[in-house]
Amino acid sequence: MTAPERHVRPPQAPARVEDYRRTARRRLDRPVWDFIDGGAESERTVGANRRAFGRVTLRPRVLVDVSRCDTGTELLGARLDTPIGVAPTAYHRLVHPDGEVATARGAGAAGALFVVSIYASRTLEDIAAAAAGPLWIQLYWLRRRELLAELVGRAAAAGCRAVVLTVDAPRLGRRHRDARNGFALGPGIRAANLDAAVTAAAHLPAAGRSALAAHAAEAVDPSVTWSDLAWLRARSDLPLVLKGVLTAEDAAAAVRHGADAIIVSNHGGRQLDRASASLDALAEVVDAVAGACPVLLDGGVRGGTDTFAALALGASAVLLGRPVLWGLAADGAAGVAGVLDLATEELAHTMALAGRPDLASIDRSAVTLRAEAR
Ligand SMILES: Cc1cc2nc3c(=O)[nH]c(=O)nc-3n(C[C@H](O)[C@H](O)[C@H](O)COP(=O)(O)O)c2cc1C
Ligand SMILES: CCCCC(=O)C(=O)O
Repeated sequence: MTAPERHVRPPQAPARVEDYRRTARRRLDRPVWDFIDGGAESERTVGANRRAFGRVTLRPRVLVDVSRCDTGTELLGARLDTPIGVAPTAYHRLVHPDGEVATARGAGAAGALFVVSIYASRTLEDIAAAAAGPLWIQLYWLRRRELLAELVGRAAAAGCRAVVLTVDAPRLGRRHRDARNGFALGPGIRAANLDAAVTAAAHLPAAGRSALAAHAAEAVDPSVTWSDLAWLRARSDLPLVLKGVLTAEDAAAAVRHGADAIIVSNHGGRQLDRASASLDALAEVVDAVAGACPVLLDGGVRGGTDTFAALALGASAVLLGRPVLWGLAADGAAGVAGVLDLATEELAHTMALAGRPDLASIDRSAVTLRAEAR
């Protein structure tokens, strides 16, 4: 007698970016998961970033030749296979032993931009050696400015193509999960590109508070203003990108001060709670910039249709924060490439069904903004 035939399900490849989230959550210790997943205070802005995409509906055009859909683009002189890049996030070794070196490999495999955090847990030189795609370096304005000068010099020598200054974090947001967990860095994970003294406080656990917040209060200069940008400009020839702009007023100021690009961002809802959703702020920033420089967006982007919506509303590219860490935690470099490739494939698919075969054809007429999210 032969055994009845049974359908054996093959192991499931992730079908959506969110599938990596589940795997990462299973793999990571609770305090690390909370650090990644959490936001400031009520975490309303974390949710608002996602909900804003629910207000966008697409206006497809038909009988367009979509036999080839090209997701390629150029940003500050660099060719990219995809407008979906990696947002700067701190301490990748929290989720994978190879840290940012694996992230660089994954981003390179996907032909994507990788913005390396000032708090990278691998050296810039090791990251650059592993990178096949463009790198930008992100800075916070440290009180010890000489470290910034040194870092931008090293970044240029390592081949970074832009400096990103994050401007929405004069102090760290109140992240209740991290405070509750007394979150602190273990001894094996450190900011590999900074003098150890600068981040010493990030390693000192204390009940009821985040050691990272304590570190930021000590190390980050909250007095920096627009006029200080000239100091940074004088120390680097690299294009200067401002990350964390949410208003037309600041977008206009950024252009006046010669920003080479702007990233519309509320830091993934981790800084000012109740700040506008990134997607909601995009149109006013794009209007104020009026083509003077590229505008990027991060916050809540989880796939190809989200990306399509942001591009239609005027973004030149989008960055993924948490999803890249999910991919890295789940499967190292392959997981990072998996997340970026999946989102890029979804984008190409949306472009085909919406009748927009290249990024230039994804314009404002491709979307309608509804009052209510669906
Ligand atoms: C764990 C974590 C660490 C982060 N570290 C940094 C950082 O070092 N520098 C920075 O400018 N932004 C940092 N961010 C913010 C991201 O660059 C980005 O703005 C945000 O994650 C985008 O939202 P998303 O996570 O919904 O994609 C961090 C975000 C997360 C989740
Ligand atoms: C002091 C580390 C800050 C990293 C960061 O920007 C974040 O967690 O959002």
